[in-house]
Amino acid sequence: MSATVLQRRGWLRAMGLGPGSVLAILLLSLGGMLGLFDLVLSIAHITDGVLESKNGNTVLALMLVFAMATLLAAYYRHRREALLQAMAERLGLALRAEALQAAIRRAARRDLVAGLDLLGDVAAAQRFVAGEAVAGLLDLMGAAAALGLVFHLHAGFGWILLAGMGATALLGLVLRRVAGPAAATGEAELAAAGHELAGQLVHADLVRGLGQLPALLGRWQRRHEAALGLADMAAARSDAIRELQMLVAALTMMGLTGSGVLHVIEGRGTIGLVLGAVLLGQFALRPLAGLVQHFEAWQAGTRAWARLRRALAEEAQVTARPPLTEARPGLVVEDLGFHPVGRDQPVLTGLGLALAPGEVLLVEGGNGTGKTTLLRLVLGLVPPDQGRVLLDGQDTWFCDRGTLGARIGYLPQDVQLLEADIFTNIGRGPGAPAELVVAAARMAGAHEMIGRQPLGYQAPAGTSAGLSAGQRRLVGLARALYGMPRLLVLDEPEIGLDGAARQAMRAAVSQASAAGAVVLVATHEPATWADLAGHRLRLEAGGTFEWLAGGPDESDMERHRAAAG
Ligand SMILES: Nc1ncnc2c1ncn2[C@@H]1O[C@H](COP(=O)(O)OP(=O)(O)OP(=O)(O)O)[C@@H](O)[C@H]1O
Repeated sequence: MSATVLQRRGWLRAMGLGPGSVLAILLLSLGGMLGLFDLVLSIAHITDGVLESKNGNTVLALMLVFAMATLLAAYYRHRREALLQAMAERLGLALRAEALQAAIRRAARRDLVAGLDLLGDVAAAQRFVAGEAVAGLLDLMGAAAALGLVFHLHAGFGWILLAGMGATALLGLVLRRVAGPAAATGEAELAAAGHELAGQLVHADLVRGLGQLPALLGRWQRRHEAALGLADMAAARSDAIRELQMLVAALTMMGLTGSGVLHVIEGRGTIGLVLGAVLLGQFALRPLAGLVQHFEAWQAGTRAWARLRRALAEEAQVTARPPLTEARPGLVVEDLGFHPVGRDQPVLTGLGLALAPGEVLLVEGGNGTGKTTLLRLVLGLVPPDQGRVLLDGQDTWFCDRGTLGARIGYLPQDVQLLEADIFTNIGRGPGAPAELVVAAARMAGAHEMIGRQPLGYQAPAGTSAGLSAGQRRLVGLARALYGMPRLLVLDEPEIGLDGAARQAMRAAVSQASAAGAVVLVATHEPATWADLAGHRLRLEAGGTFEWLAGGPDESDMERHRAAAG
């Protein structure tokens, strides 16, 4: 298992925090407050002196100094916030690449929402680090120091303040209990409803063409309102507790002032002492009160952080395994099984096969019998529940995608082209050698069609581009053939192609096979491909299958098992 960036570097290092920066943040947090405390104590002493000397100028000077000290404290806070902001940005940089990888994996496992949530969680973790919640937590150090000073001034004041702080902390815990779960569910539901609505953009033609927008909006509104109901309930509870917290703060201040006045009347203390205790009391209560006030940010941040850590740790378990040198070359599928959660029947059970380089397998079967699922298992896009798939000895699930991806050609049933030009799509990214791109396009029978585009290879190919469905398929085939893959997987490739394009596709398959690629074709039209295929597998509902031609040579599979272990 390879460690996540958080495990490798630790979360402090991931935020670019060395001992020096931690110290700087602590000092900036403490520095601002301790400076103020010192001044508060001086004010207390001087006030008593002024009351005796009755010198108004001293009071004015004091107020001026206090204002300056407050400004200085604000400057410290500003510096600290800038530091926290920089940390948040570094954290985002460190996590984004891993989170994106994990999100893509999840989306490939048909869990698009979890993938989107993961990216949202990176942003939420960043907001959390840079926001009020972490700053409030840091200020708690200052609060403890202020409480200590109040105890130092007078133990009675200290106990009153401690009671106020304790009650505030207790309210925080109650808030977590009564509002936390509803807020969490509301937040998740709001996000899911938003994702659902945003997801419909992909189906713009359908939504507009069939006039489905009102129905979609209605459905979204119902989900959204239900989620808002939960969020409102949590907010109402939070508001009530916040009111209580403000009452506790007022009572604490009243307690300090009242008992202070009594002390003064009884001659056991001075006005300066009371002033000092009340000012320090306010400093001590503020951070705890802030944690209650910013409870939602605190909760959302910790939840996002926990989800992110869990997801990245889960993804870190999918690490590249070294290829088995003893395994036979080509494609080996061992005892493959897939049973999605929540379904009565498996999609596939106990499939074994071995295809040498150059061999072609046709995968047949009715709708929903698992053809696409088998291809996606072979490609390592979904983890098998049982068994494994080896391409030239490399496990296709536990692999380095960068390396394996370059050896694979895949034309999905629903052709997906990136929002880029044709050249970039075929070359699988910018900067591909032009001769390889053109060779792939020629092999796919797409070169002339591309030449007829106004911008040729530079013509845009994404969803918003003007390519027809068949033209998109040809570009997709050229991308699959780019770099002459070791494994070529075509999912119902003939759909929407005219006679000439089908001929070109057949020729491409036989050329790839002659060059040593293992080829898998899922099809509803076996007659188109049968003469090219040495093996024909028919999938049945419920995970069973039948070999119509070829199939695994049992003694061969046995030899492979013995060698590969
Ligand atoms: N991750 C998954 N979770 C739940 N169900 C899944 C998952 N992957 C596949 N299935 C189910 O497996 C079944 C087989 O789907 P698949 O797309 O493989 O069929 P197919 O043979 O390619 O169908 P068609 O010929 O219509 O394209 C479907 O009912 C699908 O819902």
